[in-house]
Amino acid sequence: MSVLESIIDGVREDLAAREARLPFEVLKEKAAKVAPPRDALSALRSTDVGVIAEVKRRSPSKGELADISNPAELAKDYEEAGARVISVLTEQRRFGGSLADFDAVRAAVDVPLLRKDFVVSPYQVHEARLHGADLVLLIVAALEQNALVGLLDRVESLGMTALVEVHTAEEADRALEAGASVIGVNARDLHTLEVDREVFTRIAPGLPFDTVKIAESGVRGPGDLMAYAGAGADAVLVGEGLVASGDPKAALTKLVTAGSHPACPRPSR
Ligand SMILES: O=P(O)(O)OC[C@@H](O)[C@@H](O)c1c[nH]c2ccccc12
Repeated sequence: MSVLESIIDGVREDLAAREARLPFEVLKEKAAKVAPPRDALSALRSTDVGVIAEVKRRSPSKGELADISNPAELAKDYEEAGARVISVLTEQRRFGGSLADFDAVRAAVDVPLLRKDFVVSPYQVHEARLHGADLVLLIVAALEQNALVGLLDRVESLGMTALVEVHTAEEADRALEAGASVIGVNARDLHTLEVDREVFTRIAPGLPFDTVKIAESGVRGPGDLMAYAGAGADAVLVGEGLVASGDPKAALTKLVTAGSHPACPRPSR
């Protein structure tokens, strides 16, 4: 079994437990009463190269990344440093995340929030909305095509934005066919967990010019952001490079400054 498959097994088990506590129909009704989502698409389509800053406690490849005692404080630092979007991991078993982390961040900041999880069921989409999410991650490698299409439509029908994650040109084709307007190219292979920044450089030029392109993983500093920008990134998604830096606010400020510097290549559209 691949890492991805075993993560999803755990996600399905945890999901079944939540569904037993709060039935889908009740969840849907509650989620419909939440304040409408923020316009994440416009936030991502800026002329500067933006940063999606992630609240990430641990990872399957590196183990513990940072002791985040107060995710709300971290998120406030991210917001003040100019994060375009904040991503919050809610997967518990491998990433140490939770919906409680998500709630704490939601209460603390006003920027659009991405629910970062392994979404395999409509339940998780409405659940994201109930907790105030504006974007939901959908991982192509984790989904059959019809499931991808169904989940993407559901995310959009609730007014949220889907960040559709790919790792190969074939997956990018599937994402486009499903109707994705925001595509994240993950430099980390979710089967082997290896990082190869060239993956973005290979795939991004093949995407339509009006697709919002996000480079995910492996950003350690401004140099990596500039390289991704040169290959056509609208934004970069950064976890470890911030949380494990010792000073996430300063690390993010450096990235945001680089992304708005006149010398930084801009996406053309
Ligand atoms: O910590 P990094 O290398 O900056 O990576 C962040 C982000 O790309 C990574 O957390 C990620 C990308 N896709 C995912 C899917 C599930 C869990 C995590 C991820």
